[in-house]
Amino acid sequence: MKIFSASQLKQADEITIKNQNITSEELMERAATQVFEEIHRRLQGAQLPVKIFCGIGNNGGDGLVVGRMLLEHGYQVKVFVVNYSDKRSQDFLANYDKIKEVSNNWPELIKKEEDFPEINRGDFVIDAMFGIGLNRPIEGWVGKLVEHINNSRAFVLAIDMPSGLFSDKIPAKEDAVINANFTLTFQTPKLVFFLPQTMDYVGDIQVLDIGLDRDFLAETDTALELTGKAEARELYKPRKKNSHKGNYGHTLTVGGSYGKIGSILLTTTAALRTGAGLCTVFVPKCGYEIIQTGLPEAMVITDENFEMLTAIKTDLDADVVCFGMGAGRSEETVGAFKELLKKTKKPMLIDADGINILSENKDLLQLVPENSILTPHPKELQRLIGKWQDDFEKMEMVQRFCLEKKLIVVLKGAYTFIFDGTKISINTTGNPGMATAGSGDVLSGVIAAMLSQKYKPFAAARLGVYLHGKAGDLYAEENSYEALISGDIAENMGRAYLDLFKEENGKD
Ligand SMILES: NC(=O)C1=CN([C@@H]2O[C@H](COP(=O)(O)OP(=O)(O)OC[C@H]3O[C@@H](n4cnc5c(N)ncnc54)[C@H](OP(=O)(O)O)[C@@H]3O)[C@@H](O)[C@H]2O)[C@@H](O)CC1
Ligand SMILES: [K+]
Repeated sequence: MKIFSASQLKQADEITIKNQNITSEELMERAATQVFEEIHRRLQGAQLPVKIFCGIGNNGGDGLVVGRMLLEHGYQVKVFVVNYSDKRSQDFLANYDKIKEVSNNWPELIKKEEDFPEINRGDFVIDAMFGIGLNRPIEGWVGKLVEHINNSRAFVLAIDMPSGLFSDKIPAKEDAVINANFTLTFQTPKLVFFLPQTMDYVGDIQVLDIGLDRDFLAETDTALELTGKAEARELYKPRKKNSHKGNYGHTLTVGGSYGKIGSILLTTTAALRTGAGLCTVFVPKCGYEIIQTGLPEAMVITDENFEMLTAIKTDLDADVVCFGMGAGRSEETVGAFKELLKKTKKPMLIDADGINILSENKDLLQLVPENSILTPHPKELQRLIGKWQDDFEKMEMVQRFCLEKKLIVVLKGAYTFIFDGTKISINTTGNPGMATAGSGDVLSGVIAAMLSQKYKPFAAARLGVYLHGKAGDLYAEENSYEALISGDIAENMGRAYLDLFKEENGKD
């Protein structure tokens, strides 16, 4: 799913009105009807106090339409107009008149702190103060109202965006922002829903398709894209009946050190579970028996050294080399990595200590083959590219790094972001249970196996990250977040693949 910017959405809005020959008021009615239907489906007529806070622009207009519909359906609703400006939008005004026609329960105006209503914990609050039109921080008594709503601990549903959240920048620490439990957003999720600094404001997200112009949406390019099931399915390449293990490539995983052989065992297990045709593991001598016993499906070559990597000697022409997991950063290992980089021409997968070695020896970056994939977590990324002010600057810095070095970066997090210098793909699967030792090692194996099966690097990263998260989700659904260990992610790769072709309602 593409992620459009606020200005692209405004453009889509105008083109839709023109091409579908409707008024903007009709589009608002259509959008807000969907919000109403979703609320009605969830509340099922429940008689809890609903308090709607409407701004004076089109987000407020949406709130008025929802309020009118809830009133018509017998809900216990109170609508408030948060009168932060005199510049009421036309569609707000039209709907202000309409709501007065359906009930004597007219909206109440809030103009100052004294006008704030009481909000109780059991209330259902709808936030329709600001949407994508917010262009400066919320100030004064309106900011206090946001605090008042947040402090009430009532359930808060935000229309389009939680008020106070910008679509293109991070609010300052002191800025007032609604803490929503649930956000019903129009047509496309907004980028800030996925950034570490802002994701906690939005709660659960649901995207409502409000029927904006199909051609415009299809033809308009966005740098940002969400990878969900539909996209993952599209990326997936089915296997031919007439194939052999050579078709799925030979993966060479290189890593491990004394006490850290488990990490490379996890990586290689994951690579085989993801479909790598053949796997060879290169480890220090201490890893030989561990790998041979733990993973009989893999072949093992050892370093001359017992404890660490010192020279990666193999004449194997692997389809993909995956380096880093548990390797350590000893001088000898840095030297061994440098030689490995020199002789590797195909895109590699570099993780963990591989990334740390690159951060400490930046001159090695020029030896990394084009289109290689680096999979840092935020701290590793910072060591590699330097500090950033906020998530927007971070994204720019990563894109610049990817362009300059011709690399792909998989930035691991609650939402994993994949950068290739021009595009950014945001992954939708995964869960807090995956914040556990070794889940990054498993991811490396999964992505390496995708490369080995001849997926193009950006697609390999996208599909690999998606399936890795999905495997974790499927396991956690039955066993809890807490009990999940990274080996479970590898074990569940099969279910993640099968799930690609399951419909949401359980039918195939
Ligand atoms: N495109 C779509 O897909 C559809 C969009 N729809 C809906 O429209 C919403 C966008 O509506 P919108 O453009 O009227 O802006 P909105 O967020 O209501 O703000 C209102 C005005 O407030 C002002 N203002 C800004 N910051 C301020 C501040 N801190 N303190 C005080 N004032 C401030 C600023 O005006 P300014 O004062 O800058 O002139 C701004 O214009 C969108 O989120 C969705 O809900 C649907 O109905 C149909 C399909
Ligand atoms: K809102």
